[in-house]
Amino acid sequence: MVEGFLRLFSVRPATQVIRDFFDIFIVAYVVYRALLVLRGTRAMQMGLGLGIVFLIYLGAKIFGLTTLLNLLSWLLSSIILIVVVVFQNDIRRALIRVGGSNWFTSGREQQSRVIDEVVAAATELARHRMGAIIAFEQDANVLEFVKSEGIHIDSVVTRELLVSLFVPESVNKLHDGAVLIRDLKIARAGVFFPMPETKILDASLGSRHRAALGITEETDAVVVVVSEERGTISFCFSGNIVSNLDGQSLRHALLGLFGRSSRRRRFAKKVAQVGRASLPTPARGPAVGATQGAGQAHEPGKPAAAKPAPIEAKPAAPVSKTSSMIKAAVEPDARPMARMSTSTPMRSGAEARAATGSSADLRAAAGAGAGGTAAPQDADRPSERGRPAMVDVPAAAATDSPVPSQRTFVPTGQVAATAASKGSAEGMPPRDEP
Ligand SMILES: Nc1ncnc2c1ncn2[C@@H]1O[C@H](COP(=O)(O)OP(=O)(O)OP(=O)(O)O)[C@@H](O)[C@H]1O
Repeated sequence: MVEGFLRLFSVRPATQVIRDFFDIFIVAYVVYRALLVLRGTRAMQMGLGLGIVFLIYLGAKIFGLTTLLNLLSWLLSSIILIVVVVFQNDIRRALIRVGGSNWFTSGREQQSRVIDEVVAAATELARHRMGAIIAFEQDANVLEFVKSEGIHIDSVVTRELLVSLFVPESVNKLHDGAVLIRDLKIARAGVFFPMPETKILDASLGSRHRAALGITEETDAVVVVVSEERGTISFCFSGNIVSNLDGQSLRHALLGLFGRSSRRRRFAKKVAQVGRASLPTPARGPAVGATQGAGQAHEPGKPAAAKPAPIEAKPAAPVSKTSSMIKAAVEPDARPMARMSTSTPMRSGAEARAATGSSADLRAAAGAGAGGTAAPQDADRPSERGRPAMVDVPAAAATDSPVPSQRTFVPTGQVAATAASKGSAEGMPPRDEP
């Protein structure tokens, strides 16, 4: 085989061989990018379906199944048409992405600017106790899952516009529902997300927070939620919610979540490994960013004690590489955290429920002890993450915080949260910050 390969090159001029390599490289790159766009979406599943049909066609050809072969030949002869119809939304999105990219400004720079605007808007909204949901669409098409698509906007992301969209006036019809950021632009407002299929343990989470969790269960979107009632900022991804973030923490978490895919993959792998090992929990000590006290897990569904007794701070568990990545998600000056998962395989609610850990697992993961064992998780499957468990943290440090109680929702053994909210307005990045 090697000889045949070498002969192929020897009879052809070098320039032609180079041209062919270049040609193959371009096709491979286009296919790779297409798969990245399709990964985790319904279109990918449809693509797999078409692949299976093609395999059946090959089988029918090999075994001479004439009728089946004729039927499939007829189907596959219109394959281009089928692909265009089936993938029309994805093709449109991909072309918009290609055409809409600013080739002279780095994507990272634009992303950072948009994150700054969103963080500034979220802190402003939190300060004024105006509820909001801002969702960043990633690979999966969020609109395939929404209950209501809201109003088309297509605008540059600015803090002023985001704040205006959520002003709770009856004349502002768009303040209800979520804003969707797609391709670094405000694509829609007044979008209504599906409610989560898995049971939310914390009864105090209202429909806004549930909706945010719901869409992150179905897609790989990342959602920032501002609570009208508490004036707190949370963010949700892969069905997990991290609450009580200040501006800086939110910025770092978002920057990390939109980090480079290789780092994200490494992180997801690490989290999958750590699922069976002890994971230092966020509210326990300084290891993962909590600034005060230790966390206390609550019996799911039961209200937290009015004043949680301060728990003796125990020495933090050894900081593993993973825990420092977790820490980085919410702590300034740390390396950005990687996104939990870049793909979102769609799974039914029953599958998700079956894969979700028990409440005992959740409590263990939420800080039952330094050696608390996290529920085994598959970080690559968002639906297999645990449901959020609730941890109360003593409110002592929240001196100037508008937040009445310091609560941190800790996803099962996967991602740390912070209790370091020092006032929502703090950490609001100036507009000219890079
Ligand atoms: N499915 C949904 N998708 C998007 N937004 C929603 C959805 N359901 C409710 N909302 C928004 O949430 C608001 C109601 O929030 P609610 O008080 O029930 O939830 P919450 O989680 O307690 O939030 P908050 O802490 O801000 O009060 C609605 O006015 C609407 O704007």
